[in-house]
Amino acid sequence: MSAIRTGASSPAGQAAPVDAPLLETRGLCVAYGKVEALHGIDLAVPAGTIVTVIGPNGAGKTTLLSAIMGLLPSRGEIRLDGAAPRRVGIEGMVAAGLNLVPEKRELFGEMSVEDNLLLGAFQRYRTGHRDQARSMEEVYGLFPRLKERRRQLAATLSGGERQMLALGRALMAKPRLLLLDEPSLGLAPRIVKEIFHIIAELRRRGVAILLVEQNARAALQTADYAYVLETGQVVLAGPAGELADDPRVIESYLGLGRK
Ligand SMILES: Nc1ncnc2c1ncn2[C@@H]1O[C@H](COP(=O)(O)OP(=O)(O)OP(=O)(O)O)[C@@H](O)[C@H]1O
Repeated sequence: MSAIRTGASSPAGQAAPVDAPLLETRGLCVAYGKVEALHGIDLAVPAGTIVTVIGPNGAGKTTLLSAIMGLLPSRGEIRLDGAAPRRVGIEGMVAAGLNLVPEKRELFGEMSVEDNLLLGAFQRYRTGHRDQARSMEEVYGLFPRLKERRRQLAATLSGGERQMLALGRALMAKPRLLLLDEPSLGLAPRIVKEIFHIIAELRRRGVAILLVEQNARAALQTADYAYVLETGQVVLAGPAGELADDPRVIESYLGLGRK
């Protein structure tokens, strides 16, 4: 049995296992009306790692992220640092250090790049707080292109710039865990490479990432651990490198000529 420490960093202030992952789901189920979309998902994201969930359209990937973020009702357990979250719902999850970058980016098109970024920080800092300015400089350091376009309206950005802004906005809240829903969707290969480079850099800076992707190749190359989700169930899980060599994954998600 693993050792127990008194959980100073446990959200509920309860004792938590020393090696408890940052995020864990146990038997997570989500239904839309009478139709169940997720059937008992067990998943873990250790601190500072990239975990990816790959799978076909309609497998339940977006549903999984929404349920973890408290945007959808669910059954089963969601644990943070080995304990139940102190507060439920989206505010509780943001307060605990989780942040979601949704597939549709959901920017405020009529607002500038900089104002979109400031909105990302408002739950964390008072307006004008010096750490807010520091966060902004960090985001601009990661995305110099956003700095060049700080006064441009978000609606006029290219697809890649919009994704960078969505990521930057989430980073303004200084998350411990970022939930990314299809960050490469609709982007040119060069921009996809750039986005995955940033994702790896965020891990280097200590941010854990739960990455939902249809670009299985890039996701498995970048992640530490991977889950394959099909029709609401985990059908395969393992270190990302091992899954990339699994014949079932190659056949269904990577195709021929992988190397
Ligand atoms: N609001 C909703 N109402 C009813 N059913 C829904 C709703 N949202 C999703 N579903 C259904 O739940 C299942 C999982 O959908 P989800 O969007 O989570 O899959 P996904 O893996 O993210 O797919 P994609 O890769 O196409 O985005 C699908 O059968 C979908 O039709």
